[in-house]
Amino acid sequence: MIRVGQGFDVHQLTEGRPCIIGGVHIPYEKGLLGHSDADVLLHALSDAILGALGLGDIGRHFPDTDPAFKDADSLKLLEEVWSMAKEKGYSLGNADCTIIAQKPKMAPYIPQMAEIMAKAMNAEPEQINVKATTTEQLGFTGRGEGIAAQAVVCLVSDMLSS
Ligand SMILES: Nc1ccn([C@@H]2O[C@H](COP(=O)(O)O)[C@@H](O)[C@H]2O)c(=O)n1
Ligand SMILES: C[C@@]1(CO)OP(=O)(O)OP(=O)(O)OC[C@H]1O
Repeated sequence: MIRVGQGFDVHQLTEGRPCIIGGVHIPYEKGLLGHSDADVLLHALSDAILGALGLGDIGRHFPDTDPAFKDADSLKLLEEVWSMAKEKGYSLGNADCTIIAQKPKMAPYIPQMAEIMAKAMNAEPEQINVKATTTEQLGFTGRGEGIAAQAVVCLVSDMLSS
């Protein structure tokens, strides 16, 4: 069986926080605000996987009212989400993601993001496509108030691929 899922997330940009996107620490004057490390891309990807599995969203599994997830490493959350996919007998077909940010420039960090995300999902970097776009200075992303990310995943049942 093949299952698809999509995820979308937004976090506010603020001073005094690290800018961690796709598991990569990006040097920038501002960072993303959240209960966890606010890795907007890994949250969108985790939500896409949970969507494909019919298991809700990350807020349901890792509530932002739970101190256990304060400043949580979103890569660990992705690994935990991925263990749910493995448990249900799925492998990654492919993932396609878009980061929506006026700044900082993402392009130099995208290959490293794909490597990190692939490792967390027992996949190859070639199975993961990460794109970035500005919104031409329009809206909250264009004004640099926040960063959004979208992800689509295709999960393939191990029974189908073997
Ligand atoms: N934060 C961003 C936004 C965009 N890019 C790259 O720049 C290219 C042009 O973006 P447009 O919004 O003008 O389409 C695009 O191809 C992205 O790869 C980026 O690196 N970081
Ligand atoms: C990741 C979690 C962890 O508590 O908190 P936040 O960093 O606030 O991020 P969000 O995208 O709002 O998802 C909810 C939570 O699962």
